[in-house]
Amino acid sequence: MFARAAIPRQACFRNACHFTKRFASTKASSTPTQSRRVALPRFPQTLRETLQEVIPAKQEQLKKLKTEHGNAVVGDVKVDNIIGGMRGLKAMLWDASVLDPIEGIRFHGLSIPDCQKVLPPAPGGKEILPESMLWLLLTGQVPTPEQTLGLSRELAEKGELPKFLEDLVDSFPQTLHPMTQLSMAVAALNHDSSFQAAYEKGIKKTEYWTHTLEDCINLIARLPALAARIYRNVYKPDTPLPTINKDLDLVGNYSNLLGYGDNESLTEYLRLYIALHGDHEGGNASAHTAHLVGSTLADPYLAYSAALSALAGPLHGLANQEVLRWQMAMQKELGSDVSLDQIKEYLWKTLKSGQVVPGYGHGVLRNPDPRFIALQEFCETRPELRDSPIIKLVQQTFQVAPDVLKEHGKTKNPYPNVDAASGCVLYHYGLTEFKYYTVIFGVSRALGALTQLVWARALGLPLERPKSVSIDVLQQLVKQA
Ligand SMILES: CC(=O)SCCNC(=O)CCNC(=O)[C@H](O)C(C)(C)COP(=O)(O)OP(=O)(O)OC[C@H]1O[C@@H](n2cnc3c(N)ncnc32)[C@H](O)[C@@H]1OP(=O)(O)O
Ligand SMILES: O=C([O-])CC(=O)C(=O)O
Repeated sequence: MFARAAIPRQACFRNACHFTKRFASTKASSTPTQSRRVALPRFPQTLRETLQEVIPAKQEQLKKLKTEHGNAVVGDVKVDNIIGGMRGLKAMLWDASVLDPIEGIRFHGLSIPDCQKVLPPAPGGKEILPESMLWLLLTGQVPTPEQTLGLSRELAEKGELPKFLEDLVDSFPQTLHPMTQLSMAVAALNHDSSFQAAYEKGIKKTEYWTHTLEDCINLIARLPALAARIYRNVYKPDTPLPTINKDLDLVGNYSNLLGYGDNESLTEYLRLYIALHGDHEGGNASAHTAHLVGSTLADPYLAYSAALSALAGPLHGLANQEVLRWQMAMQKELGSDVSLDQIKEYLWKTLKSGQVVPGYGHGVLRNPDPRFIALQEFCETRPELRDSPIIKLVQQTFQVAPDVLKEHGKTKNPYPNVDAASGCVLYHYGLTEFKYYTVIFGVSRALGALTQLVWARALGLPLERPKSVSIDVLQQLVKQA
């Protein structure tokens, strides 16, 4: 597959070089050691070589910040922050992405449209390859197509599941939610954790990140086979599962294992979906959970298993399943040809029954989620999606829901988040088992959450342990203030 070099990749390569140079020159000015290193670029550098090069500069930057400004005040804590789920509190370090309430997510400074321009797609494809997003998240640099290709191959080579895990997954009852299966199986993969084995032997702190990286790459590599096995067992028992094709990218293999390998549109959609859901700064529930659990030096498998449990909550990742369930119930009640007024009424009915409108609102965003916009734009590029009843319903809902939610007056953000759009394209292409949708999100979120684990170990970040207060203590603090 990768033998077919395509024109978009060459265009991308030019952009990639531009961005790599821009990033490299910024870093070159940080320390003399670093500038010596970037002056001698060796192409194609591997992911590990690139990380070895960028980590010392970041370590130095953080050390300097702590030494020179450790006592600087960058915000204050209100009673509302403590009671209100720490919303708005700047309280954790996360380098790979930053979320602006209006503009949305930026990955190492690159917006979604920037990423769509510069991150290498699959040969012959247009959408961002999750491997190139992973490279950007981990290193802060845009990979060349050759580097992306190398990473794809490494992931494919490491993609098969150990036999004990296949047996474990095959023993789960079909009725067990796919997310529970995923979380349990990911935890069990720590059987082969390089970090855990090395820690037991007794390694230096400076060596933590390399073993963590090995576990993270192995886990990301195995997620497609694991997630596809869960799908097969729950929805298509007795269907044979193909083996990993070493010439395919991560999502090419995932799509193939799911049984959709011949659907290029769905495969491209999955590439975009998985690249875009990869990271959403550090405070979201799944990423934060991985960070918290990882800060105990639990290995990446345990940390990510915990993150998946957080993702499985309906206010977080499970919302993409809930959106589909809610839109299908609307379609069942109102029929497929509905008016905007009918949708408004249905929205009010949902709100009056005390339920949330799934796919709307956000803990940080105060504008339509740019990931939602990017997925909508994907739909506009495919004629078959323009006429899809379920996609039309999502778009019609977007036309009226913000005003209804504004009038309802509770949510701080009446606009759609990514979950409002993500499931309907899967549904259109025949992947209709919506209880499975959050598993796809789980394959994706590993990119960002595991990146952070590598960096937390490289930077020597400590055990996370915030101070809690009781209601009485909080009242005393208010009096003293
Ligand atoms: C990938 C992701 O995780 S994106 C988020 C996916 N989740 C969803 O789509 C579920 C629906 N949305 C929600 O429940 C919320 O908007 C959340 C959980 C995403 C954010 O929660 P918060 O930051 O607490 O939102 P906010 O401060 O606006 O909440 C204020 C009130 O509005 C309500 N509200 C928020 N969003 C909605 C909504 N979509 N429908 C109805 N009510 C809502 C809250 O429940 C809360 O009510 P309360 O005062 O009775 O407790
Ligand atoms: O940022 C959040 O809190 C939720 C979200 O959109 C994500 O994790 O992708």
